[in-house]
Amino acid sequence: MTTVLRCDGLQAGYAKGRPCVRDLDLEVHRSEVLALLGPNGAGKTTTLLTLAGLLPGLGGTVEVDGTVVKAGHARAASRAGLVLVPDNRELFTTLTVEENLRLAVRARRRWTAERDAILDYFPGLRDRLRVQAGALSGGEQQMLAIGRALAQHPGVLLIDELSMGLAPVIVERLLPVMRQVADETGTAVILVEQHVHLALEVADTALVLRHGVNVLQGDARTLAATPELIEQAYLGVHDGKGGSTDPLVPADSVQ
Ligand SMILES: Nc1ncnc2c1ncn2[C@@H]1O[C@H](COP(=O)(O)OP(=O)(O)OP(=O)(O)O)[C@@H](O)[C@H]1O
Repeated sequence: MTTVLRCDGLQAGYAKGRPCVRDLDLEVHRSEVLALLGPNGAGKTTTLLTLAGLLPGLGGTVEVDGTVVKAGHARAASRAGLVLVPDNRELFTTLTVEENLRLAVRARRRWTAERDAILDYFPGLRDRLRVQAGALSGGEQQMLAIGRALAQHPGVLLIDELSMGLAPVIVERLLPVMRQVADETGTAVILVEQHVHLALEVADTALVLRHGVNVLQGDARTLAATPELIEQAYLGVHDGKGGSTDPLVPADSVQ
């Protein structure tokens, strides 16, 4: 298993000396889908924004493919392969689907091939290429946002609340595509998701943040089979088994 992303002691937040995510260690491998879970305000978005270089580094290190990525530099993060799909999708709403994709493709000469590779994952966009992004349905907008991120050939795709504003049936269709992308391209995916059981169905591993601290992590299938552990992690109830290792690590370090 090749490690793509490694974080050691990551501190993330909005003001120096006041991290809302503390001492986060992460190791994500090629083709791995990690579900980053936790209650509202746990620090999931803050973690993704920090990995994408959109918040200043407050401490700790981030490495992609063994190379340290300078904190707080979005361009450096993107060059290293950390690509964010934000929860508001940030599409160019007055440009067409095709224009949105075209802007994201770096290898201009291979534009048609790149576009077709993206459309293979999201065939529903094929008929919508000339439609303005602002006129798409929520699900189509999310497909375009993810497609645009894929055009950058991410090493690690950071997806914040894929399900935001979408009907569960659409989420059920989109999440397996993320699994397929990871399997076929080797891209690692960090998925912030409120639909816990849906996320665990496609993820390899999961980590629960609460009050900015990792309170539970482990194999996604094992966690899916023990929903009471997830519930306890969300509620801040721990069974005192901290320090155990694979496949689950109930972290009892949260006060
Ligand atoms: N722009 C900001 N400035 C200061 N604090 C912020 C800002 N955005 C978020 N926070 C705080 O950071 C903490 C973590 O928030 P974050 O949005 O990362 O949580 P989350 O787990 O993504 O929650 P949700 O599931 O509700 O989106 C919260 O205490 C929140 O109030």
